[in-house]
Amino acid sequence: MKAVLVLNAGSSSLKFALYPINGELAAEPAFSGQVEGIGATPEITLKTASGTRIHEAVRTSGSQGEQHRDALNHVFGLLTQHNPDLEIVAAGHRIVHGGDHYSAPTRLDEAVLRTLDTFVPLAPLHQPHNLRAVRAVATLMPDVPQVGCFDTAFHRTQPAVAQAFALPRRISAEGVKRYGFHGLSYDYVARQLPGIIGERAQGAVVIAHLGNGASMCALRDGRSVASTMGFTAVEGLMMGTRTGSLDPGVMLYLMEQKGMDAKALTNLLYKESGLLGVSGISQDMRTLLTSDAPEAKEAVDLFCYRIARELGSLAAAAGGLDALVFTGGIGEHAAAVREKVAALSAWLGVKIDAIANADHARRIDATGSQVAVAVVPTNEERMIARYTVETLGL
Ligand SMILES: Nc1ncnc2c1ncn2[C@@H]1O[C@H](COP(=O)(O)OP(=O)(O)O)[C@@H](O)[C@H]1O
Ligand SMILES: CC(=O)OP(=O)(O)O
Ligand SMILES: [Mg+2]
Repeated sequence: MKAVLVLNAGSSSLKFALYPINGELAAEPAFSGQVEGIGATPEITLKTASGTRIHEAVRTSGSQGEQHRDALNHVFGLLTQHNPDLEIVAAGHRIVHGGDHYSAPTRLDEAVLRTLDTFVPLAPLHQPHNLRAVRAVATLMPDVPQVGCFDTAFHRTQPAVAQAFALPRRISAEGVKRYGFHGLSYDYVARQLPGIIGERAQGAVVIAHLGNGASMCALRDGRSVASTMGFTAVEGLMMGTRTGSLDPGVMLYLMEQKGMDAKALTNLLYKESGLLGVSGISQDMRTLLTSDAPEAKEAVDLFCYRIARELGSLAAAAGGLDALVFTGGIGEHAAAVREKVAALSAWLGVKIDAIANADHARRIDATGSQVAVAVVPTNEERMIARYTVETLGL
């Protein structure tokens, strides 16, 4: 089987897929799966061409980085074990940060990788794992061409005002600006929308990508006009372990009064905060939604409140609100989160249907809702496969 290999390393997950290519790219992968729970107890779920589902633990321990590396090796083992006639013709990767350099999918070589290495401090939970996967493929299959697909690229259509920080020009000129992330997900979901909400897809749309990392994007005519994430993937919404937007004065206070250095602050902002920090229980939304602890409820309430606050801001950027769309692990599966966000957004004309919401239906707006509300499962892997084929002219 000739196939395009897709690797998508998220902060808590490693998703992978083999898309057969025989003249044209298959619509569905022949083999796919994901390692979830990286940073805690990683488990792999995979689906083979015959439809068999396999679920097993990934043997690993140690830091998030070590767990990502073990997860990748485990995936490589399974690829060959389950696909004896496999011929990988190209590999496509999600690369979280493309900085000012890359605004479109790009063929990867050592020079490009060295530039991408410089963005590691801007995406410490992602970039190292993304680049490790590229180098692992280069070592294992040196002749296979590789393409990087950037989370930041989709947002390059934003007006300058949406990308600007109120910083002195000399700092902005160095590329310190708002980039936005989860672009592959927004790209995929935006392409599905006309089939789900019709003409409204061209209007003022806000997509909420709620996973372990979470952000929202305002679109007009299917293109990004604003997003909650900025220079790094820590701005904006509260996330699994990330703070989201924080008064910068808090950081000055922690440095000056508590003696915290950059490393300690990085840990605090990226790994110890968010749902995990506020609940003191877990970063996993499933665990929090089934917990009776008041701290779990407080964490979920804050998560939803922040989404509703940002929705107001993004509606301002988009010039209205014709549609609200939920995606990502939480957006697709947590009906309780969608319900709370909708209740807080009633003033914008958002009204959802309780039964459709509980069923995770594609359309969940109630009759009479001024805003179309949709649940669209994202598929970053499909987007990566497509971009890889287009970039290489396969
Ligand atoms: N059935 C579910 N109900 C509630 N939350 C869920 C469900 N399934 C997954 N999630 C949540 O989705 C999040 C992971 O989302 P995902 O988009 O896969 O993560 P990543 O950002 O690592 O790609 C976790 O918080 C997980 O608890
Ligand atoms: C950019 C980002 O936060 O990605 P993820 O949701 O996969 O962690
Ligand atoms: Mg993700």
